[in-house]
Amino acid sequence: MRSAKDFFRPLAVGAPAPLREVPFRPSRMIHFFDPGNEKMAAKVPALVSEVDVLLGNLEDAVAADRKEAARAGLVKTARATDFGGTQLWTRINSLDSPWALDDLVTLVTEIGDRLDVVMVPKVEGPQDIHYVDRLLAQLEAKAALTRPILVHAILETAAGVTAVEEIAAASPRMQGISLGPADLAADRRMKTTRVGGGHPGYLVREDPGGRAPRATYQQDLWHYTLARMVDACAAHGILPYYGPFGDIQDTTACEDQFRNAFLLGCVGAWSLHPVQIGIARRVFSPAPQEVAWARRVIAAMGDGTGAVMIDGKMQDDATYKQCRVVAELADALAARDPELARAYAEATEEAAR
Ligand SMILES: CC(=O)SCCNC(=O)CCNC(=O)[C@H](O)C(C)(C)COP(=O)(O)OP(=O)(O)OC[C@H]1O[C@@H](n2cnc3c(N)ncnc32)[C@H](O)[C@@H]1OP(=O)(O)O
Ligand SMILES: CC(=O)C(=O)O
Ligand SMILES: [Mg+2]
Repeated sequence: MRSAKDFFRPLAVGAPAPLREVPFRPSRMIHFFDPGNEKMAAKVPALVSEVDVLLGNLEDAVAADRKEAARAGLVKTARATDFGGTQLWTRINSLDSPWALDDLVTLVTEIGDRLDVVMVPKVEGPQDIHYVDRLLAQLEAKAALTRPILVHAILETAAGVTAVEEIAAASPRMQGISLGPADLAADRRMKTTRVGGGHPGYLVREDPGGRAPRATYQQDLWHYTLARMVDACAAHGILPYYGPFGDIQDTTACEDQFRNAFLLGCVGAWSLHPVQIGIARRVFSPAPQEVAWARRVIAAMGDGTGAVMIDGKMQDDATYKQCRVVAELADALAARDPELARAYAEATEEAAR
């Protein structure tokens, strides 16, 4: 483990200094596209204003014989697109694959000045982050980059889940972590065949002796992992995300899964198809009434200490802090999303009347 004194030193001579805090940039949806698929890549310019993050995916869902085309396609798209305030991320191939090294070398040296975050799949422990950290520093120095590229880990192995706190703490480059429910299910030998979401067989049943038939209640397969991931991220000042929801047609269940993640502390989720973009925008933006309420509590609480009653509900230092989380998120999103800014202003005015 690096000494605390060295933690914020660049890992290569000439590499940019690591950031001391992860900047909060809206990332309600990390929109995946295959950069080697010309039809999909052609949609990128039109998606820039629709999404918070565009991610050129090089790993799973890109066939083995299309890996190089995808990498070249991402270089081309990154150079040809004006991303404005929208972030550009990539998901490289896993570190045990023959492609990961070339992914990093090519992308950092050719489009490193445009890349915000590198997502690393199948992270098993801090050693994987340390490997990427040093390599990125060497490549940043070579490419004379002036700002560090951040790293995002996918939690999709049992080893990764058991080491999630160490992964979150492994480097000042760590931006966040996403849940990878498909690979995690396979790695854990769960008996599911889906990408995220619930399962009708994972349930609890009402006790006997009451109504017949006895009611059953579906449980959330992902709650334990997601909650553990959110705590690890919050404890280390990085951002947690729900990952993908694979049943593209089931927009209702997708919305439910995203909302559970939002309420639990996640800042965004992946959109795999254009139909999921609007769902993520709706779910990961606090509702205008919640924002108006949060602003009202903050105004009533003055310096944030003591206790007051608002509409029959006790408010104190702790509810003030919760309201600040909601209000500060709303401010950050409103700065990027004028429609949302209007809705928040209207709801706040209405609540003050
Ligand atoms: C477990 C994991 O690792 S998840 C992450 C890896 N998986 C991915 O990245 C998958 C990304 N998504 C996709 O590949 C596709 O959305 C698929 C294969 C799921 C479905 O694709 P299609 O069968 O083409 O869907 P559909 O016919 O509904 O598409 C409608 C339109 O949206 C386009 N589209 C679909 N997905 C995307 C996307 N992610 N980004 C941009 N455009 C897209 C299609 O090209 C199509 O365009 P058209 O109307 O001009 O023909
Ligand atoms: C997200 C991802 O890669 C998975 O679910 O496997
Ligand atoms: Mg995976």
